[in-house]
Amino acid sequence: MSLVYAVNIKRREQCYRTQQETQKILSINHLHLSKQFEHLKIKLEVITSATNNFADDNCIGRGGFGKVYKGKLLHSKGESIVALKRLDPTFGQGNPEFWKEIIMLSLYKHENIVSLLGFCDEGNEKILVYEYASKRSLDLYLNDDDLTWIERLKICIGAARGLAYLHNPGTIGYCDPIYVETGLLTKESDVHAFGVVLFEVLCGRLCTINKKDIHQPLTGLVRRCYKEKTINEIVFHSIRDGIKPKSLEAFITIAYRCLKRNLEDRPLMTDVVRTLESALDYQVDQLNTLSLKNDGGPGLSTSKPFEDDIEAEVNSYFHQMFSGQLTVDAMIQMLARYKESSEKREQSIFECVIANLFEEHKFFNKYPESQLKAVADLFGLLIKNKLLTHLTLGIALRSVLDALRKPADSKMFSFGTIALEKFLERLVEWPQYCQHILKISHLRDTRLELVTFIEKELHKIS
Ligand SMILES: Nc1ncnc2c1ncn2[C@@H]1O[C@H](COP(=O)(O)OP(=O)(O)OP(=O)(O)O)[C@@H](O)[C@H]1O
Repeated sequence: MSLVYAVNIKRREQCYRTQQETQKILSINHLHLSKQFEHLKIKLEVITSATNNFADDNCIGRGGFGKVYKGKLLHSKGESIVALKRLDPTFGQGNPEFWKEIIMLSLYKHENIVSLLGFCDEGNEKILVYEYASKRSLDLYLNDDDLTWIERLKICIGAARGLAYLHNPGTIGYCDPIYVETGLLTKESDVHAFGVVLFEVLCGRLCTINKKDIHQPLTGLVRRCYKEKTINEIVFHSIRDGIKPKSLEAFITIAYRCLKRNLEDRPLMTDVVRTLESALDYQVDQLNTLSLKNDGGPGLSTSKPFEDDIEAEVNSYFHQMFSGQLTVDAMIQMLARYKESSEKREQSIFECVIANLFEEHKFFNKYPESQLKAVADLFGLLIKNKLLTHLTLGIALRSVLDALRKPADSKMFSFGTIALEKFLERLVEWPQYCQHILKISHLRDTRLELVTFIEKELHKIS
């Protein structure tokens, strides 16, 4: 359901261009574009037959382009159910928007953006053919009592990722100066529109009002409540009590920044994605977050691609640590400095070390003993020194637990015990986690002192 939204919010605010600008784009690009996207063309007769000549029964919605129909037809990728948007010139969105949609969606594909399967440009008809999003549009679910806060956050994250993707390779990659000049691709207005969507999701209602509607327009209401610190009162009733305060705070802060009147004050979509991910992270218990990830959930991956020089520097630190030139303690001190550094490069090095460590985790059982000890110490000390937070902490704790569950004579068990010894003093912070550890019978059999220590610590807080 986020798919339809992710794409459509782009258009909502783009009513500011002048007639002149539109004409300029049209005259220069039309023929050229038509040839370039020849392979996506679908004949009008195919479309009229699929929609039973645009029968009302097949109409599934209406938006800024005009009516949307459902139908089954053969396109470049085979036969499937599709959504067809029939451009209605009287609606205001014309040729440039039509071509922009074709250009953007055929060049840039992303799992959170609905795919364009083809188009028709014959006579007076302009029709866009999309994959059919079986869950339709997010607005249908806004005031659904069953849509939980976590589900809402995941939808927002998916849509934000799609939009962030379009903002990065999309506009830079194609970079038609005419589009950029005329403001047809304005990232900041997308961000504003996305902020509105975020508040719609939070408040369980659309931003707009119609004559019958008793609501005030959402943005005005949000601004007032934000200033008066009463946003809680407009949060949708079914989710209000379940949202953890930090999750709500992260969500509102970023959503409100999207609505800033000053364009420069609005965040980049990549910041929006990151903050929404932390909002989810605050909401979900860390170990649960992990199991979602393992279940092929929403892809809460912590690893990001890093520049080659960052990777090279990080590799050299690992190399030095494994060869003994750099002690694990020195590595930890350096990482603690880098984590808090105001320099972006140093922060990236910190993130890259953590990402590499997690990626390497599956190969630890192949490591020679001395290297395995070094990474186990590093793991344990990262946890002890609070250098991992939220999701990464959850992943590290889970890795240690999984390792402890391996047979007592295995390399991974030894990795688990070495790491655990390093952060024993923090264990009481996670009583549930302790219970999982205490259930490992071979740990009791082989390392009774660790088990006794944990039991005593738990006893103190009970
Ligand atoms: N790919 C699709 N799959 C399923 N339903 C769709 C699809 N695209 C659109 N729809 C349905 O048609 C409706 C209208 O969609 P459309 O994208 O034209 O406009 P919108 O999202 O309401 O806003 P706007 O065009 O003004 O940005 C949607 O609300 C949705 O219910």
